[in-house]
Amino acid sequence: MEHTSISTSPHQASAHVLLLPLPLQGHVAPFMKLGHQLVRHGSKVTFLTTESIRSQIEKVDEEEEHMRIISVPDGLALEDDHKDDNRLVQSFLHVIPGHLENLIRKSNEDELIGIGQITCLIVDVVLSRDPIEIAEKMGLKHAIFFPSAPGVLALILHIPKLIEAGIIDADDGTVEKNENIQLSPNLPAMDSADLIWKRPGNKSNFNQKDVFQYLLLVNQILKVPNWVLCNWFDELDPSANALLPNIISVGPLPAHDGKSTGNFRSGDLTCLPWLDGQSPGSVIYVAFGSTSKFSQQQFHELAFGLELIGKPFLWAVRSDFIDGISIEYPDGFQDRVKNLGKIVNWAPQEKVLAHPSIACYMTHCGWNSTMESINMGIPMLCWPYFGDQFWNKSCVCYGWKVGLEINPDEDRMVTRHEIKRKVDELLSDEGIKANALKLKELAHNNAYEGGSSKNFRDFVAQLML
Ligand SMILES: O=c1ccn([C@@H]2O[C@H](COP(=O)(O)OP(=O)(O)O[C@H]3O[C@H](CO)[C@@H](O)[C@H](O)[C@H]3O)[C@@H](O)[C@H]2O)c(=O)[nH]1
Repeated sequence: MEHTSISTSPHQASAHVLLLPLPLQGHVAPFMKLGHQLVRHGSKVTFLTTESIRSQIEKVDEEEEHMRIISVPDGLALEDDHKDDNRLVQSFLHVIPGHLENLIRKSNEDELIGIGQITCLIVDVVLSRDPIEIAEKMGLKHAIFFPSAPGVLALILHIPKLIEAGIIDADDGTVEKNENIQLSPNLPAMDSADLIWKRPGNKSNFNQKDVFQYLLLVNQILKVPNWVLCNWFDELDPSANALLPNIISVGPLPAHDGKSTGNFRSGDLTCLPWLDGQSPGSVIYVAFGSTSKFSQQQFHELAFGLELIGKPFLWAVRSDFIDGISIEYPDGFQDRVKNLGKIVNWAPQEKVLAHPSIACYMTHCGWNSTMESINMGIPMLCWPYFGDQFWNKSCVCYGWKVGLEINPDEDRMVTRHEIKRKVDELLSDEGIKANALKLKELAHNNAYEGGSSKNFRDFVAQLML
């Protein structure tokens, strides 16, 4: 679909939006898409992130005429581990209010040449408490952008009730009474084992209490009446608006000129000609986002599984994908699969999912990847790792019925035979394929003409008042 620029009427002053995402890949990328959409709708955008992320973001994000990226220190000392997401987020939460106030004041005083006065702040949910107070104090419009599914936000809002009902512990969210939580009549109940703070991921830097405490903070922030933008479209759950009255669905956020934006790594483009050489609907795409990690043993089992399936595969293997050690494939694996598979460090994912050779996507169910897959009509094999991914998996498999799940019980290894069985089952399920194509159509309608794109135009018009 062609991307046209949407002009504003000449008497409308353009809004200048400051975007402030959490300094993590799964947040920076959708905020960048939001930024490009705002520019297409006639706004100016300043994108605020850390110095280290700014240096990693692909050049494509700086080419936009009305978008500029500004960076501030993340607050960590040189000798600190900047890859420790937990410490990074804690530190950024601490330092960002000071930087933000300074930046808005300078933009008001026109000290930052060429930036011009900032008129609106759109901030990531988890960061939002202090920045929203600052925006209010300095007379800026403000909105929250939530880069996951609204059901997740509804659950967060529901936390006090769960504590009151004795279902979870108030300190770290440990489940005290096993009950399914039905937030929406249209989507599956949330299993208490899958509550988003319950599985911080094997050996990840996050722990359950930290995640739960962030979410409690988010809960307090969301009492502030506001616009809450979500990368989502209404047909995914028509009752989401009732769960969250101030939600505005603006998804799926389209890729900017078909390119992935806000990526910390460059996508390996050599996989595209390789995909061109494969038959339509034949390739299994395997990628687990930016944070999931496998044990060495599980990684080997997945490699054996792909070999056993015997179909072409494209596998994105980040250098930090295995817990604590460098990547080691099973003996002779790369040789044996050289005519079958292509392995890259980081795939140009949106281009890959849009390629006609892709048959299915083995995914961790990060929200961005889930929406990208829905947008391309690709059936998913869900292998969640932590947080919201378990809820996303339930929606994919049991709500929209566009995928199947691999259940990664933390104490159990998923075997090569199970992987093969699930992939075979997915590829032969015509119902799932048809559902995925229906959802794709709805997604495209929302992105380019229907509900979400109208919501976006209305939102931007309000920013310009
Ligand atoms: O080889 C790859 C792998 C990923 N991506 C992109 O990276 C992004 C990954 O985002 P997501 O699928 O959301 O996964 P995470 O990076 O793991 O995202 C974190 O943030 C998300 C948004 O809050 C949550 O839904 C996830 O659970 C959380 O892990 C997507 O845009 C992908 O297109 C690539 O371009 N190439």
